[in-house]
Amino acid sequence: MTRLKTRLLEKIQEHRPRTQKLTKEFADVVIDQVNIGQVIGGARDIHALVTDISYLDPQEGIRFRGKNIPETFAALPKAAGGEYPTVESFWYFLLTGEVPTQAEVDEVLADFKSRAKVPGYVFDMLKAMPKDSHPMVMLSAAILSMQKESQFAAKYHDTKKTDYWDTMYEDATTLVARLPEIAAFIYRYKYKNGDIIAPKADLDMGANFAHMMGIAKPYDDVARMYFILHSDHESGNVSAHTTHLVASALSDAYYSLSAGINGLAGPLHGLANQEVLDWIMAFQKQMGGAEPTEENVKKALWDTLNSGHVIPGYGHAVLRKTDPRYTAQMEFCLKHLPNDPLFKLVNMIYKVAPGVLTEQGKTKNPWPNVDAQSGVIQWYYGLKEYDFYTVLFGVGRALGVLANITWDRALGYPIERPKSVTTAMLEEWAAKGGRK
Ligand SMILES: CC(=O)SCCNC(=O)CCNC(=O)[C@H](O)C(C)(C)COP(=O)(O)OP(=O)(O)OC[C@H]1O[C@@H](n2cnc3c(N)ncnc32)[C@H](O)[C@@H]1OP(=O)(O)O
Ligand SMILES: O=C([O-])CC(=O)C(=O)O
Repeated sequence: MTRLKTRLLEKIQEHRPRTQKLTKEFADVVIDQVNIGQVIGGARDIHALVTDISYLDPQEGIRFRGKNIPETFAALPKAAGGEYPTVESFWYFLLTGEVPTQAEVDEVLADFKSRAKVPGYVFDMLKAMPKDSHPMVMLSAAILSMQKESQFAAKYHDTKKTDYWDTMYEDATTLVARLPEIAAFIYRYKYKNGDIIAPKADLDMGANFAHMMGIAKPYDDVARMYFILHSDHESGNVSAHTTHLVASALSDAYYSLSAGINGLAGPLHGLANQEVLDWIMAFQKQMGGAEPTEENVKKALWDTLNSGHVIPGYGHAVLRKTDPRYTAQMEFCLKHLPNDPLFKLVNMIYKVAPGVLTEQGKTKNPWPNVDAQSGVIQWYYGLKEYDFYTVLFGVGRALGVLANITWDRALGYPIERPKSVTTAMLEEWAAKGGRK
């Protein structure tokens, strides 16, 4: 057993009594109330899920295992010659809440290598798909196609409930180890005439991904930063919640992650980063070579709103300030590409859009989210096929949601099944001033 798995088991054993005490002794303690607006309005702000992997504060943004983004980047062991931590060290941290030593990271690296070989049938299946399939369809299908590899499913009938976490962990780790090669394959197959670059055994995940994408340094660090930033956003967002929900039926990690990836592919969620680039390209085309100014950006934003569409990359269901993931990427741009014209345009949008959205008065949060800034960096390093961007998000998001479903099984969370009501019931309770 690796040090990571040993520590994870110790952490699970330490944690279980806390959950058991809460459910046995305090199950009736009320922590929230639900109103009609929330029932119709997407369950917004109902405190109804539990996860210890990350927590999202509306003002401060995300904390992974109690650490904000700068603290996470500072605490974890860096890749050799890189500015950012390895994804392997972050995986250890997400699962255990502990900062690993370099020896522990090296062990995760070796473990990933031993699992990384993607079965040939995955590539055969991808090649059989129409080449103009969206890359998210390809990613989701590739994940689902490997379901027959699931240890969780194979051993389900012979496994005790308290041991479900073990095979879930095995499947989760195998998936994380394979996703970079699958993503890079989709990219090179679709956009680089099928000129596939084989993985290199001696590289960490970020460096190997950059290598397989065919993009030079510092794209290895960009990949590490990007995967870590996009990994987790507590468990109510669409991709995390979907993965958790599907896994709650004891569907394995392959079924669950594939489902979560399908949710990430929606334009109000992960696909917003593709939408941002789409918006910018349409804007530049409309400008016909003229310099962007605050005035013409403002007009284009109003045109978008007046046509009944959202401004992609702005607003959030929980956040009420600029997303710190936006800020982290902006700081990367200031250091590495301060004079890039696209970066300048995104900054100009940042100057103008919050005012426009505030004036329009609909959104509860006029500030940018992660998706407003992420495409700029990819574009700068030559990854201009922006319908691919959500695949990058998906590889990162897998880290968080797979760590979560491993812990879901460890803590024995039940099948999720909220109660629904009819509109007539809501009308009756509305007339009575509540459900008496
Ligand atoms: C990784 C991520 O998933 S981050 C989010 C990525 N998504 C985007 O960037 C897409 C643009 N943003 C949005 O559509 C929304 O802000 C969401 C989906 C992120 C959050 O939705 P909600 O929690 O419902 O936001 P909120 O409560 O502020 O919405 C109130 C109204 O403001 C509108 N609104 C919210 N954000 C925006 C925006 N960026 N542009 C225009 N209108 C907006 C909503 O559509 C809604 O309008 P309606 O009353 O006509 O239906
Ligand atoms: O938290 C959310 O609802 C959306 C989001 O930013 C994410 O999932 O990363």
